[in-house]
Amino acid sequence: MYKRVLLKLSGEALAAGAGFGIDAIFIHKVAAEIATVHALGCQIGIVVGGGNFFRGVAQQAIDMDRVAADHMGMLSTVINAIALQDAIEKLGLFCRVMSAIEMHQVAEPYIRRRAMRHLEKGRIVIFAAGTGNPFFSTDTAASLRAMEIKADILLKATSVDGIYSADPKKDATATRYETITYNDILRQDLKVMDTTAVSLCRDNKMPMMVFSMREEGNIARVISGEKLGSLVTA
Ligand SMILES: Nc1ncnc2c1ncn2[C@@H]1O[C@H](COP(=O)(O)OP(=O)(O)OP(=O)(O)O)[C@@H](O)[C@H]1O
Ligand SMILES: O=c1ccn([C@@H]2O[C@H](COP(=O)(O)O)[C@@H](O)[C@H]2O)c(=O)[nH]1
Repeated sequence: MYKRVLLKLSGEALAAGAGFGIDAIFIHKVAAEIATVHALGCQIGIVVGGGNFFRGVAQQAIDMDRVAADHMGMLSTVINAIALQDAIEKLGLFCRVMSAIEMHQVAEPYIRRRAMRHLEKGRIVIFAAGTGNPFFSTDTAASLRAMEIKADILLKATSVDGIYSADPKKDATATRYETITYNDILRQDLKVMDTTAVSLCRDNKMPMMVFSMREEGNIARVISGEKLGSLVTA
């Protein structure tokens, strides 16, 4: 089993069947899976996306200034982080939200050394507000935080069950890779993750796994060391 992981949770997947917002039953299931592996001694940092509320590049932001839209996107990740913290704490675990955008009344500011201390003390840390900068994504934030906390692996839990030769939601003939290299993702321009996130992992030799969080038990399985979805290596 991994000793320390960075788990990237898809915001979009938190909406479950509803397509928007947070599915209350689903988020409690996710929290329970996290609690299961935490009980086995794994240190867990989480970056949560915001696609269930707002994305800077979404159609509804087409007439907006990109920076303003990205600020809205980052704030949407804070909503998800607070909801997840609440669900985790309901299970009796200690959990801290650290925000890359300062909002003292709501969350701690992100300070790397403090994050490390929380993890060492067995607290689950949720990194909110992405990188704090517009023009980035929460996948890039996940790559960055994975490196900063010296995670063993970056685990991307999303709405598809791995990396395909094309977007499986648009192309029924797409085939899934069990393993793939960073360079092949970049060369084939596969959109499962943005290029900044992929190249950051490649340049810093951070292994990455992409798997579906829609199937119950997958988060616990993957953190326990089971190989699901697609593994990305150098
Ligand atoms: N080659 C591909 N293989 C797998 N998925 C792909 C591929 N190309 C595009 N996708 C799409 O990538 C999406 C997953 O990444 P995306 O960044 O959009 O969402 P997320 O990170 O899971 O959600 P959020 O942004 O809400 O956190 C899936 O919805 C899938 O349809
Ligand atoms: O570092 C970051 C992270 C995110 N954003 C904005 O937030 C939304 C939601 O994040 P997803 O990764 O799409 O879930 C994103 O579309 C950006 O608009 C950001 O600006 N900087």
